Amino acid sequence: MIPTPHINVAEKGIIAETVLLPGDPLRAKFIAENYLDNPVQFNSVRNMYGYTGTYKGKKISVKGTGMGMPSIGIYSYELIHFYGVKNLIRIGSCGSLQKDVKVRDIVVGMAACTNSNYANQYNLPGTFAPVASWELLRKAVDIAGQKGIDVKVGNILSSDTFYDDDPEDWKKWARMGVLAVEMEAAALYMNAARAGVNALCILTVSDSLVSHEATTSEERQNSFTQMMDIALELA
Ligand SMILES: O=P(O)(O)O[C@H]1O[C@H](CO)[C@@H](O)[C@H]1O
Ligand SMILES: O=c1cc[nH]c(=O)[nH]1
Repeated sequence: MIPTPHINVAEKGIIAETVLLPGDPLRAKFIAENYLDNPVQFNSVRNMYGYTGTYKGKKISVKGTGMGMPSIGIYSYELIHFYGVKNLIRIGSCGSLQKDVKVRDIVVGMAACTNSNYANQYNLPGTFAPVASWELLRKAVDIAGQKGIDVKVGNILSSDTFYDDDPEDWKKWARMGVLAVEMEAAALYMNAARAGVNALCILTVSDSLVSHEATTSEERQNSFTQMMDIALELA
């Protein structure tokens, strides 16, 4: 079934096997315009822009996913099952839950806790632990090391809520050593696990729930380039 309901591409090969997935479609546009050679826009359905180009000679795509697990669930499912995507690398923003994880630091999600019921669809006789692809994780950490970029690797939280009824709730996750909160990685990791493909989530800290420091929305859209430098090398 291509084109799919949410990606208007009629041929499989137009989308690369490795796709970078920012939540913000304008971050996808920024990456295509500033990093890719010969970028071609392949999707504009719902303004959830997608582009394919080359980076250092290797074919790579970048596509917005929107916010939240239902949204990345749809896009990652269609990319995997209809377009043959094998490596899905989320590049997002997150809120720090720890004092030593500072604004603009890079966090790599080794695993993703969640308060979502996304795993319910699998009818498992227990609780699933969504984890990153070891190969992508190892490669990303190696690339960061070669580039002299410090990354914090650990557990993250994928939350269904940005505005929590109890504004102190995050402290319970912080007590369990969770580094940062975002809203998509757990669903991405589950879709990838179910399909036997690779996923990784690389984040830049946009704000701190601990110190209340925050970046601007413009900075979230157009900067955070170290995270992009690492992700692009994964193609
Ligand atoms: O910057 P992105 O990738 O959208 O990620 C984070 O930002 C959004 C909330 O502002 C959520 O999607 C969250 O996961
Ligand atoms: O989901 C998110 C993303 C950035 N900052 C947060 O506090 N939460």
